[in-house]
Amino acid sequence: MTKPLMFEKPVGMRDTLPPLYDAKHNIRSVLMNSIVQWGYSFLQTPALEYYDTVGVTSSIADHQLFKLLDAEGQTLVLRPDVTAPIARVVSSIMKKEPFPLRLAYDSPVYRSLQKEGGRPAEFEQMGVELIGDKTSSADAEIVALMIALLEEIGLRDCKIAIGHVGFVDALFTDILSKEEDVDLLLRYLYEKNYVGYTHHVKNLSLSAQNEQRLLALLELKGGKETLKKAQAIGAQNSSPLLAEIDHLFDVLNMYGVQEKVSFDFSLRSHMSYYTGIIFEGYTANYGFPLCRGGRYDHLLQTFGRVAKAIGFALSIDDVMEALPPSGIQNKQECIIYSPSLRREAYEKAQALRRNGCAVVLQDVRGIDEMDHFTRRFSSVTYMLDTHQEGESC
Ligand SMILES: N[C@@H](Cc1c[nH]c[nH+]1)C(=O)O
Repeated sequence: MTKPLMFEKPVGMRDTLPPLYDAKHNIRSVLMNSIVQWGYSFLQTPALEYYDTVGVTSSIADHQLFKLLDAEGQTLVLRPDVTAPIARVVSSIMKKEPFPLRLAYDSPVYRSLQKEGGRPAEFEQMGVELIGDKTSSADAEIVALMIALLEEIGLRDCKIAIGHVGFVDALFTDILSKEEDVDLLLRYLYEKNYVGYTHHVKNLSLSAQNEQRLLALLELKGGKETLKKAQAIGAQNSSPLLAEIDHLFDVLNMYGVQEKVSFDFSLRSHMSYYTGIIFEGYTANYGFPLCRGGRYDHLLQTFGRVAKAIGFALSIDDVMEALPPSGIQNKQECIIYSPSLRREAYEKAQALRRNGCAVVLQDVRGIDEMDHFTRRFSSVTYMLDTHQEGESC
């Protein structure tokens, strides 16, 4: 007996049906246009990469990687991130290209998730990387582009939170001696589990002052005044990075986006390649970040080309969820014809298509249920021969 076909999909995998696919397609083309207008060039990298290169450098936790073996027994991974593959390309095939490079991508990425998590394990990212430019102008361009893209697709109330991995590192190095405490507190920060963080800090045997400094980290959120509070926490060697952020804020003023930006020094990413500022973009009424990014000044070096870089990725799926329902209507027209009028019907369809219309050309004999079928279209033209001449289907 043959086994029944399986209709289930692997955990975290989704089908995208026509209405959502169309809506995504529209958003994607708006975003791509803007990215190209800012001078970025799109490229594509493969879905499969070697575990030893991209798998390791992408800094996604091992248990989240989809792994498989190639015919030679080498371990491959389904691309868990696109920043690391781009670092690979820029350090190899593009190694003669002078810096800075402005590159962009639109690709699905794969991260296996816990069953209960309910988040997709395959999701689409559109991102940009500005490689080989260490200036604060590059940082500001990336943040401003991120805001411009969110605004372009109608998310005018977007807000960007900016932090710096160096600040948290400096504070933790000052206070914590055990690596496991550092790891746990970092995890609480990137999971935004502030209750867990506070609880753990209170259970460490620290001086009252150090406990207060670690707890104060969670309050370091807001406008420019936050920089002074961060300074007051007194993490060693953090003055230059606070000055860097202060300067970035001034440069962002030039782009007119200052009011969209605030600081959050407790911000942390699960991706360990970040070395400087990191940021996340939000919109009201949607609880997940729509985009994330940051500076990663050492990643390219692991592929053999020294270059400082910064970039971000927008999660197309989160953007779609955050946007109000598009109300996209089906703009297809339909011509229903009898076989004797096929040529005329085809000519009419082609004329409409040349004018930019989407046209379904349908033999009347192939329709299951006329009413149901025609409801899909914005308009229907019937080209029917009243005395059917009985051509077989
Ligand atoms: N690759 C990062 C986003 C990013 C792009 N460039 C820098 N950071 C992510 O998947 O979250």
